[in-house]
Amino acid sequence: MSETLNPFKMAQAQLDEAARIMNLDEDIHAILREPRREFHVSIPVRMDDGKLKVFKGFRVQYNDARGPCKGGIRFHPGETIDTVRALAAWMTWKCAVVNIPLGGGKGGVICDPKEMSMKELEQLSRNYIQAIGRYIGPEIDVPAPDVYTNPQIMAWMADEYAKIRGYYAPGVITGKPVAIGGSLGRVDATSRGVLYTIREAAKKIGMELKGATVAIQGFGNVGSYAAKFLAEEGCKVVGIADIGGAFYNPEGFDIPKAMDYVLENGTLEGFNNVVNCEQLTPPEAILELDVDILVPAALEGQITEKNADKVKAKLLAEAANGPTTPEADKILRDKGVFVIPDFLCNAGGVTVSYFEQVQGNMNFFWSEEEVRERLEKIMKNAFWAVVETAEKYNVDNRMGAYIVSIARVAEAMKLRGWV
Ligand SMILES: NC(=O)C1=CN([C@@H]2O[C@H](COP(=O)(O)OP(=O)(O)OC[C@H]3O[C@@H](n4cnc5c(N)ncnc54)[C@H](O)[C@@H]3O)[C@@H](O)[C@H]2O)C=CC1
Ligand SMILES: O=C(O)CCC(=O)C(=O)O
Repeated sequence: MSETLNPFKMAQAQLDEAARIMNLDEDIHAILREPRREFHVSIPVRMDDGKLKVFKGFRVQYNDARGPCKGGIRFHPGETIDTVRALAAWMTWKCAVVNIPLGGGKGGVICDPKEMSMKELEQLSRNYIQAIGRYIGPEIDVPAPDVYTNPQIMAWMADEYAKIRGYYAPGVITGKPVAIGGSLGRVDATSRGVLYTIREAAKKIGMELKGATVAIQGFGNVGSYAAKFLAEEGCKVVGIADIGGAFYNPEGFDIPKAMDYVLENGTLEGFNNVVNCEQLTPPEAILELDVDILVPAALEGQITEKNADKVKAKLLAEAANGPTTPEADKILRDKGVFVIPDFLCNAGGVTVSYFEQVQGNMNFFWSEEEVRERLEKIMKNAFWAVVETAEKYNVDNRMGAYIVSIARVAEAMKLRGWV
C-alpha cells in the first residue's frame, strides 16, 4: 500500500488540514493525532481440519472525551492496524458530527470469512471477545458490525461477553439481532442515513432525484440497501458492483432481484448471466460511469489522484469509510463535485446503534417508525450544520464536517481538563 493509501495517514492529513483552517489549539491537535489506546491480540481457533490457526486482531479506542468508544469490528484479509486506527478516528468524528454522546473506536481481525465455515467463524468471534473482553463494556467501548461481520456474529460476541461477566449485558454490543435486544431499523440504518443526506444534498444543488442515475460500488449491507432506497426514491440505479464484479444496465437494475441473487450466491459474480447487463472491466470502471450520483460503499482508498478526474458524478455520497484520498479531494473540489463526506453520510448506522443502547438501557423498545423519524431528524440537522460551516469557512464539506466535529470533541476535552 502506498503512503497516500495508508488510511491512518489519510485520516491524520485530513485532521491536520482542518486544524490549520480552524486554528486548533496545538495541544488538542497533538492529542487528536494519535489513538488513546490500542490492543493487539492473538486469537487461536481450532479449524475444521483439526489444525490450530492463530489469527491477529486489533481494537483501537481512539478518543472517549464525549463518551464510551463506539465502532464496528471488521473481519477482512487485508486488515491492518493502520486501517483500524483510521476507522477509529473517523468514528470519533462521526459520533461528534451527529452529536451523540459517544467517542470513537474500531476493531478488526485479519481473516477471510468467505473461506471459513460457520463453526470456525463462531469460534473466531467468541475467541476475539475472550481476548479483548476485559477492555470493552457498555461504559467503556461498545463494538458493532462492519465489513464482513453481521448480527449473528454480534450475537455470538454478546453471548461470549455474558459468559465472561456471568450475566447477559446487551449494552456491550450493538447491531444485535432484534430477538436479543437489537433495535428495529439497525440493519438498514446506515443506508437510510445515506438516503436522508442525499435528499438534502439534492435540495442544496437543485438535483431532481426522480430519474437521477446512480452507480454504487459495494453491494453488502450498506450498498445494497442504499441501492434499494434510492430506487424506491425514483432514481435509476444503473451501476452496481461488489467483489464478484461490476455491472452496468442503462435501463436501471431491479435491486430486490440483485439482493436475492447475492443472498443465494454470496456475491454478484455471474449476475450478467441472469439479467441483461454489461460486465465492466476493470471493475473500478464503476466509479467512472456517467451518472448523477456515485455511492462508494465498499472500502477505503477507492477514489485517488489516479481516477478522481474521471469521476463524472455531480454528487458523491460516501457511504464507505475513507473512500476518497486527500489528493483526490482537491481534484473533486476543482471539478465542483458536491461531496457528502463519509463520516456524515454513513452516520445513520452508529446513530441507530446509539438508539439500540438507549432502548436497551430503558428495556423499552421503539417502533421502526419512531427509529426512522428520530434518525431522519438527526441526519438532516447534521447535514445542514456541516454545509453551513463549510460555507462560513469557505471550505469543502469534508473540512466543514471536521470543523463541526473537532470543535465538539475539543470542547469536551477542555471541560474534562485534558488540556
Ligand atoms: N455496516 C455498517 O453499519 C456501516 C458500514 N460502513 C462502511 O460501509 C462500507 C461497507 O460496509 P458493509 O456494507 O457493512 O460491509 P459488507 O461486508 O456488508 O459489504 C461489503 C461490500 O463491499 C464489497 N467489496 C469488498 N471489496 C470490494 C472491492 N475491492 N471492490 C468492490 N466491492 C468490494 C463486498 O463484496 C460487499 O458487497 C465500509 O466502508 C464500512 O466501513 C459505514 C458505516 C456503518
Ligand atoms: O454502529 C456502530 O456502532 C458503528 C458502525 C461503524 O462501524 C461505522 O459507522 O463505521
